[in-house]
Amino acid sequence: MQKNILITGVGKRIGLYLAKAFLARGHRVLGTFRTHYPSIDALAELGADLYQCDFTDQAQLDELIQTLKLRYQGLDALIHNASLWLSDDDPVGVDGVISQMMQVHVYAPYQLNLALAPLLQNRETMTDIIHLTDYVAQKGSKKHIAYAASKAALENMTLSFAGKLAPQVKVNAIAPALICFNEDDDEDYRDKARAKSVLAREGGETEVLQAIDYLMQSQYVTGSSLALDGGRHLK
Ligand SMILES: NC(=O)C1=CN([C@@H]2O[C@H](COP(=O)(O)OP(=O)(O)OC[C@H]3O[C@@H](n4cnc5c(N)ncnc54)[C@H](OP(=O)(O)O)[C@@H]3O)[C@@H](O)[C@H]2O)C=CC1
Ligand SMILES: Nc1nc2c(c(=O)[nH]1)N=C([C@H](O)[C@@H](O)CO)CN2
Repeated sequence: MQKNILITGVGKRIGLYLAKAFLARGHRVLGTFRTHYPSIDALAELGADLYQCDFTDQAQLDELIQTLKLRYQGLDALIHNASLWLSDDDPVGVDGVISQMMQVHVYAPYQLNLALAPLLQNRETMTDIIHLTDYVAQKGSKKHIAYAASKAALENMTLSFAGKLAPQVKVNAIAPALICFNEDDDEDYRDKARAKSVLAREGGETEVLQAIDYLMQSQYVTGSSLALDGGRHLK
C-alpha cells in the first residue's frame, strides 16, 4: 500500500538515502530541503514532492505547515532527519549556535508534530513519527554542547508525543553514533571515530533505513529510542 512519508532534510546523505529508498518502494515522499542541490532535482524526477524550508526561519516554517495541511489529507510517517552539526566554537557565535540548534532540532519538530498530528491520525492503520536524535543526547559532548542538548530535548519530546498521540500514532527515536563520515573527515579522525565503539566501524545509511522499517512495521513499540552506535556505550 502506498504511504505518504514526510522526511525533513532530503538534500544529502541520510535524508537523501531514505527519500530514494522509499520512492523506490513506490511510496509518496514529501521532502523538505534547505539548499537546492542537484539531488533535489533528481528527487523531483523520481516523483518526490519537495518543499524548500529553512527551519531557522519561522515564516518559512509557518508557510510549510499551511501548505502541507492544505495539500494532504493524511500522513503515514513523519521522519525528523534535518539537522545541523554545529560545534560550540562555530564562527556564528554561541548565541547563534544554541538558537540554531534549538530551532532545527526542537522548535521545528515540535511545531510540525503538533500541526500535522491530525493528518497522522487520519489513517486506518497506526502511523509513525520518528526523531533522528544522537548517541550524545544521553552522553553529552564537550565540543557540541548545544547540539547534544538540543538532541536531548528531541529525545525527551519522543516520550511526550508518544503519550499524547497514542494509540493512533507511534512516536520513537533513533539515536545513531557514527553512521557516515563527512567528506572532509581525514583518516586520523576516521580511525579515532571508529575506535570509539566496540564494533569499530561506520554504521552506514542502511542501518537507519532498517531501524525505520522496524519501527514502522511494529504494532507495539512507542516511546522508545533505538541505539545505532556499534556498542559505543560499552567502551
Ligand atoms: N551522519 C552521522 O554519522 C550521524 C547522524 N546523526 C543524525 O542523523 C540525521 C542525518 O544525519 P546526516 O545525513 O549526517 O545530516 P547532514 O548534516 O549531512 O544533513 C542534514 C540535512 O538537514 C538539513 N538542514 C540543516 N539545517 C537546516 C535548516 N536550518 N533547515 C532545514 N534543513 C536543514 C541539511 O540541509 P543543507 O544541506 O542545506 O545544510 C541537510 O540536508 C541528523 O539528524 C543527524 O544529527 C546522528 C549521529 C551520527
Ligand atoms: N547533522 C549532523 N549530525 C551529525 C553528523 C553530521 O554529519 N550531521 N555527524 C556526526 C558524526 O558522525 C559523529 O557522530 C561522529 O563523528 C554526529 N551528528
